[in-house]
Amino acid sequence: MADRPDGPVTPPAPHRTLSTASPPHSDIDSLSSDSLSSDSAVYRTLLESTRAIPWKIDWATKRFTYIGPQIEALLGWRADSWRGVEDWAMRMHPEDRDDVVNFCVSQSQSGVDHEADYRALTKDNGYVWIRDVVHVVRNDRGEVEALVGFMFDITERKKTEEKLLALQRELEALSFKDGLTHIANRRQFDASLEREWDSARSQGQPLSVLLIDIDFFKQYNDVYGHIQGDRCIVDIARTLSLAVDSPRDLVARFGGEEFVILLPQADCTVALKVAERCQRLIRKQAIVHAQSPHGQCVTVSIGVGTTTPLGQSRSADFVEAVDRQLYAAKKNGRNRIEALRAPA
Ligand SMILES: Nc1nc2c(ncn2[C@@H]2O[C@H](COP(=O)(O)OP(=O)(O)OP(=O)(O)O)[C@@H](O)[C@H]2O)c(=O)[nH]1
Repeated sequence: MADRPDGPVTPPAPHRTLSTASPPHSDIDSLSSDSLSSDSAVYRTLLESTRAIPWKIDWATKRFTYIGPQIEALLGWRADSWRGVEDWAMRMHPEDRDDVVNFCVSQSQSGVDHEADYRALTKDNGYVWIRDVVHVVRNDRGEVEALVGFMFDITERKKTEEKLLALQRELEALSFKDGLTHIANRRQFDASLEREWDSARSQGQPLSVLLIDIDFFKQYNDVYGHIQGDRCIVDIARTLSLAVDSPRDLVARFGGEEFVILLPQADCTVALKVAERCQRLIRKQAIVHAQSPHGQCVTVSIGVGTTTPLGQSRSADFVEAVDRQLYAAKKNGRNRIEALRAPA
């Protein structure tokens, strides 16, 4: 938007096509000044009937020299109550104020056109999201003379953006959850393991992993049916979640009837204790499994590993080593715990 000598409502030269038919030559001066003032009225009407709110600030005094009367309908503050930039700043959400004011001042000082989104305070103490689009007007010497701009009400757009963001967060959370048990899924475990692996390596701390598999689960399904099998998996997930106590510990479904527990900062003594607690709690739960040789109840086999990641060591190799312990627990009779003896 170009600067206009009689305020921001006067149209820029190239837009003066709204005036009526060409006047006869002799009357040109008087008619063009008539036409100028009628153009001015037309442009004022146009500006003041848009939903965007036009404004102008004199840079030297930092005073509003114009603000569209629509501002009152939007925010409740009368147009003549917008005296200077301090009114603009004070009618801004405190959380937005410093960043927006600093940004706008620095852009204006550098003579750069800019936009800023912020929450403007309404007279009845609500907030309306505004996008302020600002054009810096310079004089012939290139000095900043004024700022002109439009305020747009973007509340609806912001609401939609916030809803989309909330949905995105919800989806993200869902994508890290197992649909059946509602505990963390494999994806979450992989992400957490990577994060904890790096942290353990950089801090020289141990980290433990437990791989837990329900014994004779094929027979369980065969005898009690798949739906009851699902219930059993849910019950075991809930029980395993009770076996950990640190907020950083993670219990996840590894896949099928297999679970994993990640214990950051846990040495092998702690890891074994957690494994034993898992078995004890499951024993206490006493889920009937007539085909199981272990007290005709559901049991689990557990592979345990503890390591302090060093140099180039990979988390996948460590999990594989723990898996071999789980395999050993199965081979050695099930319903037992096997732990890595040497560091992985
Ligand atoms: N109900 C149900 N069954 C599942 C699910 N995921 C895997 N299974 C079943 O779990 C059984 C696992 O069988 P196997 O791998 O032979 O293991 P197992 O019978 O427990 O034998 P061991 O692990 O050696 O003690 C299979 O029958 C799978 O169909 C699930 O989400 N729900």
